[in-house]
Amino acid sequence: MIEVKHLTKRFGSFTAVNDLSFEVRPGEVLGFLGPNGAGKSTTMKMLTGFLPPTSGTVCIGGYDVTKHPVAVKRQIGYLPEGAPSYGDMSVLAFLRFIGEVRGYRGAELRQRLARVVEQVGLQEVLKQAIQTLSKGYKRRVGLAQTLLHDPAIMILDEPTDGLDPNQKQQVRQLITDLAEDKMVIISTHILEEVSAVCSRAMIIAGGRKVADGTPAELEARSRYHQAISVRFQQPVNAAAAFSALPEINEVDELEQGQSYLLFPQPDARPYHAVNALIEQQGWDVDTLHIERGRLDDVFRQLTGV
Ligand SMILES: Nc1ncnc2c1ncn2[C@@H]1O[C@H](COP(=O)(O)OP(=O)(O)OP(=O)(O)O)[C@@H](O)[C@H]1O
Repeated sequence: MIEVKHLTKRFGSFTAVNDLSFEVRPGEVLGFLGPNGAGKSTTMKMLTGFLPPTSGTVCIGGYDVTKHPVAVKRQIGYLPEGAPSYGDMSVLAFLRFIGEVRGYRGAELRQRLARVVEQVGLQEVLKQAIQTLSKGYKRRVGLAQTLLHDPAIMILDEPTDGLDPNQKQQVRQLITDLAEDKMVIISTHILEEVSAVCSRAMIIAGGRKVADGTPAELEARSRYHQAISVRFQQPVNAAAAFSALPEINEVDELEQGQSYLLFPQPDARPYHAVNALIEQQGWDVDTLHIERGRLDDVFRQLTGV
């Protein structure tokens, strides 16, 4: 388990991380979400023991990071921002080097290398110099080095940053597969990533925690939660009729009446009333659905970005 209590980091008079407390349990994939400069990387550096906190504590598997840095690092695979590595080494030489630094030799080293190469899908580029790889493969090399010691915890700082959509998808799938029996913390400012891979999301702004919950719980805080989106086959003059429904609080007319967003009264569920009205009027509907809520809306609301 990861236990963070009152974690604070000051650089001079500037407070980058401000009294952050949270816990992470096995099987959780926690997404750190926040605008640029929110304090995500600084928090990760403190979790992994690379930066001492100004105050507060981080305990990983029962060990305090500042008192038992080696015991903590044994449990963690850390992918820093940008996934740095040694560009002129081949993939195999780099991973072997990391394995040796971790203290593995002989058959054990070979087995561990074979396992991560297979897990991350690096077979085709083993002999290639890292600097000649695509960004996606470079990121996989970074992930492979975090996995060599089969850590219980993975801390990944913007693992898909700078990748193209296919590469993003591959790295996300990899994280999801790996997450089955691990605790994972990933930082990101990509909202779709949170819905795609995280079981829980924490929004940080100005170094403080401003929200913490499952993606669905956060989406439920959006003004779009339970809103009804309707698109007609051709424009319809429906705003007044929708507004007259007692379950509806606000009507947004879009595309000159081709589509509408209908916001419910607090705690109202207007789907059936809307559907009945459409049937009664004989309007031809293209699509009609209930919105889950929008993370970007919650994010903007809470971070002011
Ligand atoms: N070594 C340092 N000295 C002074 N200020 C720092 C230092 N490291 C980080 N900061 C500041 O602390 C704040 C938080 O930075 P951090 O890198 O943790 O943000 P972040 O949420 O990871 O942002 P991004 O999404 O841009 O990576 C920023 O204002 C940054 O300039």
